[in-house]
Amino acid sequence: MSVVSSDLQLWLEGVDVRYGDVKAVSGAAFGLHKGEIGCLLGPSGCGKSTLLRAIAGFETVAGGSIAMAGKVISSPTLQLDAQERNIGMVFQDIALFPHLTVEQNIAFGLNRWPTSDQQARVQVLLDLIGLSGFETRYPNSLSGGQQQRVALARALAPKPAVLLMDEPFSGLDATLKETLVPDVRDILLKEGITALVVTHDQQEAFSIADKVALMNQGCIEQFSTPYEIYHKPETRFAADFIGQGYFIPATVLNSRQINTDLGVLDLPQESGFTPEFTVDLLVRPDDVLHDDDSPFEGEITKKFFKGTFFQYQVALANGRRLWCIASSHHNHEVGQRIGIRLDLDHFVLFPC
Ligand SMILES: Nc1ncnc2c1ncn2[C@@H]1O[C@H](COP(=O)(O)OP(=O)(O)OP(=O)(O)O)[C@@H](O)[C@H]1O
Repeated sequence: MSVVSSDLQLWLEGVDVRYGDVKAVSGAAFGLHKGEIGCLLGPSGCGKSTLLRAIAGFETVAGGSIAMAGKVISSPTLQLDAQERNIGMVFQDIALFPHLTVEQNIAFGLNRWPTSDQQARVQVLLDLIGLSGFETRYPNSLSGGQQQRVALARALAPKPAVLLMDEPFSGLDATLKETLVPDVRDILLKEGITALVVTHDQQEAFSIADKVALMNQGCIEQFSTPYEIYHKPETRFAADFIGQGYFIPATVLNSRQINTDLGVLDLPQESGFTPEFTVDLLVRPDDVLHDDDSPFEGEITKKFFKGTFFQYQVALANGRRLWCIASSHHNHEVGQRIGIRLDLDHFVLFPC
């Protein structure tokens, strides 16, 4: 088995995966340290599941390599069997064994362990997933969230080196997801396992992952922390896909100032663009605030009540429409004019 010099638990370098003539993944490269949780995020068909399946050993790679703990497990000339990769998997469709109890399900992969060790491991995991006392229950007597916790415990039981999770929350309702996703993150951190989760839901990605690999048409557009991917998107796709971002045109006045429909903005650092250059400024709804004292006004064209805040669509005099956030106390009607201002911490500019 070839060895690579890397202290990363999971390492991908230039990975290509093809289905015949279809290039499903092109040049994927990123790494996860031991205990880090990564996420493959992107729109439908961008290649997330294909890449996960290649790491699991269910697809061969046409180029590049995948390594675990410094050893290559996939390359065009080497394909370690899926069973020999020491990888655990959790799938969307849970797939617990219906005729086995909770403890038998969790112990399923431990048949080579001494019985006392199996029992001890099952107890540790039941405790970890908050289901102590459920040992003899059968899957059909558990809620969806409890079943997914048992599936997670079953995958963690043999202490795999890497855990792969393919859309593990997509079958669950929104309320359950809100509590289960952070719980699963806690469980993974307590186990200290390196994990890679596939999702198309950015809130889920941000809640569970230390690092996000944002995919588009088979390529990784950006690999960074959720904070960086949100505030410092490196490509237009990343800016657009994450956080309901949109662009407004701006003119560069000098190295530290730009002019927009909502006034002149001071940049915290030099933009790198020359004066009079036209750029696109990334704006998200929470960057545009309702402010009665602002000299800039717009007419409300759409209104959504979100509980703790309103999201308004506001049309400026020149016809441009912006999304704006206002406190839930500021209840205005469609057609009304309100003051708005830009409140940006991070300035993301792309050349037009
Ligand atoms: N078995 C296959 N044979 C041929 N093409 C495939 C096969 N599986 C996937 N593809 C194609 O490869 C590309 C990537 O598919 P993949 O399922 O990896 O995307 P995904 O990001 O996981 O999508 P989704 O979020 O919808 O599951 C798509 O264009 C898809 O049509």
